[in-house]
Amino acid sequence: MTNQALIPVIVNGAAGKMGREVVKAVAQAPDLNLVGAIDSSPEHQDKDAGELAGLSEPLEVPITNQLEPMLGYVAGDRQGPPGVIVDFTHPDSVYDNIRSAIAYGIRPVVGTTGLSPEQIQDLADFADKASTGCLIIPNFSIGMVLLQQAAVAASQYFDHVEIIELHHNQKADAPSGTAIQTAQLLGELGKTFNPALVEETEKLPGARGSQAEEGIRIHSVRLPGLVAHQEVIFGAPGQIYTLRHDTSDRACYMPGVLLAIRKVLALKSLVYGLEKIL
Ligand SMILES: NC(=O)C1=CN([C@@H]2O[C@H](COP(=O)(O)OP(=O)(O)OC[C@H]3O[C@@H](n4cnc5c(N)ncnc54)[C@H](OP(=O)(O)O)[C@@H]3O)[C@@H](O)[C@H]2O)C=CC1
Ligand SMILES: O=C(O)C1=N[C@H](C(=O)O)C[C@H](O)C1
Repeated sequence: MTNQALIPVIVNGAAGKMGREVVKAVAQAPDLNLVGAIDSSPEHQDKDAGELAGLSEPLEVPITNQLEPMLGYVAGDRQGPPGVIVDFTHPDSVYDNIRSAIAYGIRPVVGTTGLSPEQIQDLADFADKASTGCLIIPNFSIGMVLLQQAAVAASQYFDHVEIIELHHNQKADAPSGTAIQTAQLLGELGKTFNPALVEETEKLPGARGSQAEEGIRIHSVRLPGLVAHQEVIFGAPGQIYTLRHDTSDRACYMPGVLLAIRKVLALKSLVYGLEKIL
C-alpha cells in the first residue's frame, strides 16, 4: 500500500495519557499514517511523538501546538482518503477543536468527554451542514458497551438503579462521560427510576450524588491508583444485581479507536457512541 492509500491521522493531545497510546496504535496500523501530533503542553513541543509514546524508533512526527496549520496542511493534500483527527485533549477545548476540524473537512474521532448536550447538538448540526462524518465516543472499550447493553436489559425488570464511577484523580470532568451516557441509555426506556419512599435530606450537599436522566443518580470517586471503573447497581426487595467494568490499561481503548478512525470516513453526519459502529 502506498502512502497515498493510507488514512492520514492527526492525534490531538498526543503527549497525554490517551494520546500516547493512540500514537502507538496508529503507528502500528498498516492502513494508517500518523501525519501530525498536536499538544498544548509547553514541555513537549518539538519532541518526537513516537519516542514520547515509548516506541523504540522515532516517527519523525514532532509534537506541535499549531492545530489550524496542521488541519490546513492535511486538508490541502487532495490525493488519497480524507484526514482524520483523534481528539483526547480537555473538556474546555474539545468543542472548538471539533468545529475547526469539520470546517477543514477533517473527520473528528473524539474521545474527550465533558461536552454538554447543547454542544453535541450544535456539532451535529454543523457536521450535517458540512456532510462530514464525526464520531463522539464516550468510551472506546468493548467491555463498557457490553455492560451498558446488560444494564439496559436489566432496567426493564428493576425500578431502582444507581451508578458509581471511579477514576484516577487527574480526571478533569465529573461525572464521567461514560456514566452520563449509561444513564441516558437507561433513560431512553421511558421510565422513571428510584421512586422515593421517604423524604430525604442531604446533611452534606452532594451526599446522594448527582441526578442524571429519569431519577438515576451518579456517584463519582477520584483516587490515585484507579484507572477507570464503573458499577451499575440495581436493587429490588431481597436482591442486588451489580454490573462492573474495570480497566487496568489504556490499551483496552485502542481497538475501538482504530475501528472509529476507519468507520468515520464513510459517515456524513455526527454519530455518538461506540455501539452505533460495531
Ligand atoms: N472515550 C474514551 O474511551 C476515553 C476518554 N478519555 C477522555 O480523554 C480526555 C483526555 O484524557 P487523558 O489522556 O487521560 O488526559 P491527559 O491530561 O493525560 O492528556 C491530555 C493532553 O492534551 C493536552 N491538551 C489540553 N488541552 C489541549 C488543547 N487545547 N490542544 C491540544 N492539547 C491539549 C494536555 O496538555 P496539558 O497537560 O499541558 O494540559 C495533555 O497533554 C479526557 O476527557 C478523558 O475523559 C480518557 C480515556 C478513555
Ligand atoms: O478520564 C478517563 O480516564 C476516562 N474518561 C472517559 C469518561 O469520562 O467516561 C472514559 C473512561 O471512563 C476513562
